[in-house]
Parts: sequence; structure tokens; C-alpha cells
Amino acid sequence: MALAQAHEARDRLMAAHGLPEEMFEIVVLSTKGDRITDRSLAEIGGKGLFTEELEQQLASGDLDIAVHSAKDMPTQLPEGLCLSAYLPREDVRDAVIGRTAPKLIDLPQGATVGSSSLRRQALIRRIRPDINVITFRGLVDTRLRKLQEGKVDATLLALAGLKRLGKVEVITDILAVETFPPAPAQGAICIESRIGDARIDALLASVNDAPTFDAVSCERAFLAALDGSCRTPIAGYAFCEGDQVRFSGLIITPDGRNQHAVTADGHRRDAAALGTRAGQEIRARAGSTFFDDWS
Ligand SMILES: NCc1[nH]cc(CCC(=O)O)c1CC(=O)O
Repeated sequence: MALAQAHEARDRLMAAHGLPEEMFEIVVLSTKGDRITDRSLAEIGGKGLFTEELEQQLASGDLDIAVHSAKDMPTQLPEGLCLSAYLPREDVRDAVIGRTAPKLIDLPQGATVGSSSLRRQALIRRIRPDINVITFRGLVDTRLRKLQEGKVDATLLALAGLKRLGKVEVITDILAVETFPPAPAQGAICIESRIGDARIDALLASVNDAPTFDAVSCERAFLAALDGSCRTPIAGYAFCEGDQVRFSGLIITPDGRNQHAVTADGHRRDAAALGTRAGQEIRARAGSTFFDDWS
């Protein structure tokens, strides 16, 4: 998927500036997050794993831009780096790949679902407390193979990733954002670069999608205000409508039984502040014990 995303960024940059392919060199780094696939992200140290090595090369000048799934980016970036552009966002929803039934609600009693996302685990339990959720990581193909081998009844993946890999035919259901809210920044590809690199900023300005930038900035600010620890299931989704941005966020306990939801809207220019306030509000309402009990 990383390669598909890098190609998409390169193709958009080529088209926007009329540049030939030879002007770009794609450097592929496998990261710790890709190599360790038998434990959940929370267990092995969280989101930074995907980005650490790329960021070192970005800071040193070996790379000019890094292309990431925005969802995998920590809220705090290393000094001197920023998320300078977002490509137009893909579908934000989660998809079900069901083996014994197409939809979560139709799975057999006590069915096993593979997912290592704490948010998906909690949201699955909110809908179906009887479902046994097991940790399930690795590349999409590995997960699909485990599903076919009968290790689980179903698994959940981001629709955006499946689309980028050209694997939508495996999907048996798509979950609505209202009942199954996505992770902050899901479906968005971001470009990270050095702060103040005028040459690169000029190149990136023409591929940045402003509605995606504002919406994802709002969602990431929400996550940051909640201290974005990847041990707490957090969902957050914003979208732009004209000059307005609308946001809804949720924190939920891993068993899916307790939750706090928030909605907010305002002017797009205040998108990040809106997300921050929504995060602070939910934090105040939930109280510190909501987080303590589960981390
Ligand atoms: N954590 C892995 C990851 N990071 C981004 C995506 C999907 C693509 C996206 O959300 O942009 C995925 C896989 C998944 O959640 O199914």
C-alpha cells in the first residue's frame, strides 16, 4: 500500500507540474511497523514505528518528501518536519470482509473477527458483544489468507486501503460512519516535508487538497487533545461543506460499553481549533478515570 500511495503522490506531482517521471525517485523503506506483524501496534510501541526511519532521512536531506497514510502519523512530529499537503481523501469508511456471513450483524453467535485496531475491536463489541475479537495484523494479503484459511469468520479493513490495492472485490459490507465511525485521518494520504523548504512547498502547494487538509487537521487536533495514546479507542470524522467544517468524535472503552461522543461545527479556517476544543470537551466530560481504567 505504501508503494501505491507513493505512486499516487508522484503521479499527481507529475501532472500538476508537467514533470517527467525521471524527475522523481521513489525510495522504499520497510519500517519496524511493517516487519513486526504478530503483535498489535499498541503492544510494539505505536504509530511512530511506521515513520521513524523515513523521518530521519527526511531531516537529513536524503529524502525531500515522505508519503504516508495520515492515519498512521503520530500527532507530534519530530522538530523541523510538518504535514505540508494532503491528497484528495479516499472513502473514509471501514469495510467488512466476511467469510461465514457478509455483515457483522449476521455473523454466527460467538463468531471470531480478526482486527488489531482498538477502535474496530470496541465498535464491533458495541454492536455484537458476543463476538470474539482476535489480534490480526500484517499486510492485507496475509490477513485475507488467514480469513480464507478459516482462522476467523470476518475481518475489517479500511475501504481506502482496499481500493488503493485494487481489492474491493473481497468486500462483503461497508460500515456507515454514523454507526462505525472511522479513525482520525482514515483514508487520507499526507505528505511530510521539512518546515520552511520553499522549493518543496511550492511543488506541494498544487497537489494539496484543501478540504482534506482542513478536515484531517481537525481530526488530528481532536486526537492530540485526547493525548492520542493508541491504547484508547478513538474515532473522529470531519468533512467540509462550503466554508464550514463538521466534526463528530467518539471515545469508547475496549469492551464497547462506555462511550462519550461529541459533535462540533464551525468555519474551516478554525478547523484545528474546533478539533482541539472537541477533544478537550470530551476529556472533561469523560474524566481522567475513563482513560486510566484502560491504559
Ligand atoms: N494501520 C494500517 C493502515 N494505515 C492506513 C490504512 C488504510 C488506508 C487509510 O486509512 O488511508 C491501514 C490499513 C487498514 O486500516 O485497513
